[in-house]
Amino acid sequence: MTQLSPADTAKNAAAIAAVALVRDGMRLGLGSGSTAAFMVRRLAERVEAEGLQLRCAATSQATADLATRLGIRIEGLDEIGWLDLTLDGADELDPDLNLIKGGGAALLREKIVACASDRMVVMADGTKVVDRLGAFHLPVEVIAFGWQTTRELICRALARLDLTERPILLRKHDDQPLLTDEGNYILDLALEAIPDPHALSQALNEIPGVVENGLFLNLCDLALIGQPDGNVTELEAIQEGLE
Ligand SMILES: O=C(CO)[C@H](O)[C@H](O)COP(=O)(O)O
Repeated sequence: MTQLSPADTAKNAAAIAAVALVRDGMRLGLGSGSTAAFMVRRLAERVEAEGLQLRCAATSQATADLATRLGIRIEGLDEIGWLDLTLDGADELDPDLNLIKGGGAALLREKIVACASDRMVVMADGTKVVDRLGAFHLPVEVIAFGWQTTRELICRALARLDLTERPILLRKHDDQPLLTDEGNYILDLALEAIPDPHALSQALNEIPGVVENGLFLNLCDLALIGQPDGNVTELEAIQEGLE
């Protein structure tokens, strides 16, 4: 077996801990990105070794392809309906387990799948844990039609939240606008810090050309944080309203 780098050891450790939560008969959401890929590989090992009967929906074509290749059957979300558990990665997470996602351009399906799950568990390495969200550019999925107008409307919405002069970058692939699985564009917002994620998320989603933004607020129940030495720590969401 090839030796993993310290960063990959951390991701793999988090992924293994996440897959340990899977029980026979579960309906699962499978996330996207490199940490999620470790999770899919580990899940495939368990499916083969234990004969687990699972129903799985994927958050991206890349994850669907990997899972299928490894012998995990992927179904459409609407065929399964509600999910028991979604396992996904994140680009940033704060102490309240609010997230930035979409570094892999899969935020739209990821959010739909997370919202359709009883429980969302995030797997990440320690570099993703921050005091305040926003150093990672916030991805926003927009309709291609009129995207420059949408960008201008985002700029104005940011100004109303005192986030002026923040670059908004069209994500590219091979010098062309990157297309998401849904055929949309991604705008990356270089915000530095997000003082009020709820206000920002609401303001962005009120703009007609915006399909969805990469802020995942009050969605994550548990984060499994892998370390380069292979240890994993758990961060749980604090339930609002509890004494
Ligand atoms: O949101 C995502 C894809 O849209 C990923 O979960 C996020 O980018 C983390 O990826 P990685 O595990 O490769 O660091």
